[in-house]
Amino acid sequence: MLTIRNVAGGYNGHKIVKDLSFQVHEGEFFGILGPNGSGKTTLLKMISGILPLIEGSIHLKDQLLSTYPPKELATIIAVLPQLTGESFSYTVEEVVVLGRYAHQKGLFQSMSSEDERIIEEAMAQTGILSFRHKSLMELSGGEQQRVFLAQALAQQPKVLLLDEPTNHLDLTYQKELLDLIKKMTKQNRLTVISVFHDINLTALYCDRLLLLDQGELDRMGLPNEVIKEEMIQRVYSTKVNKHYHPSIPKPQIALIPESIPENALMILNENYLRQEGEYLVYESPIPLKTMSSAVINPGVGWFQSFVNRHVDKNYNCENHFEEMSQYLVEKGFLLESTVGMMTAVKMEDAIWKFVEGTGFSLFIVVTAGVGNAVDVSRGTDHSSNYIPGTINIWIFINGDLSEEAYIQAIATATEAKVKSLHDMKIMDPLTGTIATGTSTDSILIAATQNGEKLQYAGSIAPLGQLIGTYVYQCTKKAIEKSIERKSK
Ligand SMILES: Nc1ncnc2c1ncn2[C@@H]1O[C@H](COP(=O)(O)OP(=O)(O)OP(=O)(O)O)[C@@H](O)[C@H]1O
Repeated sequence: MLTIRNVAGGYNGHKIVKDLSFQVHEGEFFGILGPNGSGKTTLLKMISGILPLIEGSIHLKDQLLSTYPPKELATIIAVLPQLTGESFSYTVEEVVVLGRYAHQKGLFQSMSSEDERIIEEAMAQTGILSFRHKSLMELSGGEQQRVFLAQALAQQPKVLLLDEPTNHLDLTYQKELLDLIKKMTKQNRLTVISVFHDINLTALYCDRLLLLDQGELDRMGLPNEVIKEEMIQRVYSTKVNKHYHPSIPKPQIALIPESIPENALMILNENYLRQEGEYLVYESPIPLKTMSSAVINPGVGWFQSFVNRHVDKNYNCENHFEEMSQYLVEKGFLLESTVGMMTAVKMEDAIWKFVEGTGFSLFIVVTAGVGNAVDVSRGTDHSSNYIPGTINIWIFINGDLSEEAYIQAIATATEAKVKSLHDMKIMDPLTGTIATGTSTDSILIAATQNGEKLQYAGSIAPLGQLIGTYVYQCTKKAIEKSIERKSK
């Protein structure tokens, strides 16, 4: 649809944008990113034809952009400008009607019923029908933005140019506006080129991105190719983390505020562990980055309280999530910051151990009951009823774990647990074979994310070595204690 070749442009002969070449295809949502002053708006002005090129060429549908008569160009390209403070005394509807101007024909230009239908549709799509008779001045910034979008849509363009379209819009309208534009790229083959400041929104909606740095192309490609930690850090000179959106395969960027060290001398050890009747609680002075398979707050998050609660083996587990939530609230825990697990094991039989490595340390807590031990390779022989009576492993780490290390820590701890069951010849009562765990085991890795960077936690990495050795020992001791209690 658009071919930009070796263009340079700027003001008073001074080049702001330099030697840029790229193509934008029909129906594509193309995003332009870059720091303040990198030339994004200047580039957009060059594509819209407002700013003459100093060098290079822009072709729109195989024809040189500069050769289009202005009125014809206005039927093809619509521009949604960056919203400024200025508003005029037009009504909303009048502003939208202006969008049809380029399409009106003949000497006595007047609106056809088709024009009217298109205007109504544009106002309906942008949700502005209810204030069509209001003056633009009476509207909020977000409402004005939607009016200008309606004007651009009324133009029925083939190409829509947007300069920070979500400026002034609240979360709902950001999503609605971009959903609408995205739908139009898919259904109407509308080509959209948009300048963004919000890298995360750009990643969610754009098919391809161009990253500008000081007027030059730094990188162009799919969101995943452009939104890379090191690239964003270099171009924006700001420390960021890249992660993935929790429910769709798109990269996202998180800012890292300058950290003010808190509790730098704090060490996660047994000082923060206590037993309160039927539950064991670990209360960390700082939130810990946690990965767990707990009942309450499983998955990845930052939590401060960790509860392992004994329940009777006849506990009615049907609504265990709600029951456990209520239990924690009754005990005074804040659900938002608490991870909760259950077990039929008595808390008196918990085993814990603090161990130090070079530059890091860990505190392990294990409760283990093997009443419902299962040989994982014979899992299909078992019914899938939930029976409490589990091996719950907690590993608190004083260190800064990579994502890889979290997953490896889980694998290493699991291997250690399996090995302890194996060496103790714990049997799956149903199959008569050696068990590898119980049917409802849970695991938790929680780290301060301060101090030593711990990249790996596999069985022979320094962190993995300690996890392997001491989870094995703790699990064995915990099983012995629980068997001893049962035999009494
Ligand atoms: N009309 C103008 N006359 C002279 N210089 C200008 C003009 N408009 C912009 N510039 C300069 O061109 C450079 C790039 O500006 P531009 O608006 O294209 O950047 P941008 O990437 O869109 O920035 P922002 O993210 O702040 O909106 C800036 O240094 C700016 O001062």
